[in-house]
Order: sequence, then structure tokens, then C-alpha cells
Amino acid sequence: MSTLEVRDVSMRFGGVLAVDGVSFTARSGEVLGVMGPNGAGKTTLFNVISGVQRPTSGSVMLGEIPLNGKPVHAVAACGVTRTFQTPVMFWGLTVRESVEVALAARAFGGAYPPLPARELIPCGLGLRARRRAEAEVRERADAVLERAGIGAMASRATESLAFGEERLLELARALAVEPTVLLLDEPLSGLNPDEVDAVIASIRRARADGVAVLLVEHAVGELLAVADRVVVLDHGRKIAEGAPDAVASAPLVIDAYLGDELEAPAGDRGGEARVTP
Ligand SMILES: Nc1ncnc2c1ncn2[C@@H]1O[C@H](COP(=O)(O)OP(=O)(O)OP(=O)(O)O)[C@@H](O)[C@H]1O
Repeated sequence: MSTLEVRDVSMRFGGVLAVDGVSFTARSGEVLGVMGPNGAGKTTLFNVISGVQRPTSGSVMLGEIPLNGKPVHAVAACGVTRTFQTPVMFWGLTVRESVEVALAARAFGGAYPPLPARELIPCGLGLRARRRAEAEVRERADAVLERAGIGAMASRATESLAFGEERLLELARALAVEPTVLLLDEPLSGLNPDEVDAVIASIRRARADGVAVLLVEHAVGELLAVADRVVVLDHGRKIAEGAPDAVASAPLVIDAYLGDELEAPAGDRGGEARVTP
């Protein structure tokens, strides 16, 4: 169980300082909400954490392991997985095969473009061991799909999925590898109420399993209801951090992002927000 620590990270694109000296930690078994208006730097921050982009300065640590400077696949191998604003699908595979690929890639090493699991299992294993490995991967994939509530989709081609179904599959695939850190970029956008419930249930299960979940989401009510703590970005800077209720009622956050449209989140989620001027 490791803590993800973002230390004074900045990311500059030419004249745009997309992320400006941001620091925070995300602990094992907590959901950290990351909020902020369009262009605040949320996705860029995820890109830096997941190794898609190298920060201009600052560092990202997973426990004692520095993540910045590592390529995407090496960050993933450290247990950091993510989903994207637009779900990334493995075309040409079924739903089950998509999860099998993730499982086999973790066990035997991946390939890009993704290959069916049987092609990732080493040839040198021998026929019986290969068959056993294939059966195990398949069994695990079915268990993952059941757990995510999409077992009925297992045999469908990824090309046949509706947008919300793609989101559910992408999340199931990310969870299949039992990540330490899960980065979710707007996982609720475009979903119907049942799909929202399924994603929230998966997030809660991941937290109970000890995953550090970072959640970027514009559905503020849902974010505040599921997050244990919230970080707010604006123009690349962290402007607040704290318990959901406290952050949601901080004047700086209301001015920058929430306006007066926010409904109070359910339950007792009070506490102090540290506002960073
Ligand atoms: N590759 C890039 N090159 C140049 N500018 C970029 C690049 N990526 C992001 N930016 C800029 O950095 C800023 C932060 O963008 P980012 O996508 O991280 O914001 P965001 O908070 O995720 O926004 P949204 O909620 O709309 O997804 C924006 O001004 C954006 O235009």
C-alpha cells in the first residue's frame, strides 16, 4: 500500500502554464476528488502522473519510487492505471478479450497495438501450461466483468458498445490489474443513471480494496458525495484542499468554479478546507 505524492509539479506548454506548482498526496484507500473549471490543468496533471507527459519541474512519488521520468508502461507496471475522457477501446476484440489482454499483459508483458491474450502467453510454456494459463486468464476476466456488473456484455464486440458501455469496460479493464493508484478522468460523463451507479459502486469497491483513487469529475454532486478529500485547481494552481463540504463552501472555490449552483452534498462530510491564496 503506497501513497502517491505529487510534489510541486509544474507543466508548461510554450506560454501556457497548465500546472503551476501543485502538491498533494493521495493515500491508499481514499478517493481524492480533483475539481476545477475547464482548462484548470486536471487532465495535464493526470498525464504527468501517468507518464504521458514529463513535468517541466517537480516530482511524482509512489511511496519511495519516483514516477516522473518513467515512460507510461513503466508507470503502469508500478500499479498506476487510468481511464480517459474519451474511453480507449481495443478494437477487434470482444469485451472479455479486452480484459484478458490487460490481465495477460500484466502477467506476461504487453504489446502495442494490444494482442489477444493467447498471443501474449509465452510460446515456451508448453501446451498444457499454455492452456492452463489461457483458462486462468479467461476465468479471471469473467470474474472482473461480473464484479463490474457487465458480465452480460462479455461476448460482445467492442465496436458494438454504446458510449456508456465503453466507459464501464474501460473501468473494468483498469481495475482488472488490481492497481495501486487509479486515475479516473470524468468517468461519469455521458452515462445514464444506472451506469453512474455502477461506476460509483466500482469506485467504492476499489477504495475498500485499498486503491488510491483520483477522480476528476464535473458532476460536482457525485464527486463531493464519493470523495474523501478534494483538491481544487484553477488556472493550473491548487486553490483549495480539504473535506468535500468545507471545500464546496470555500468562497474562493465558489468564485472560481462552483458559482451558487451547488447543492449541499449528502451526509456529514464537514471539516476544514485549506485555502491556498
Ligand atoms: N499539449 C498541449 N499543448 C498546449 N497546451 C496544452 C496542452 N495540453 C493542455 N494544454 C493547455 O493547458 C491548460 C490545461 O488543460 P487541461 O486539459 O489539463 O485542463 P482540464 O482541467 O483537464 O480541462 P477540462 O475540464 O476541459 O478537461 C489549457 O489551457 C490547455 O489548453
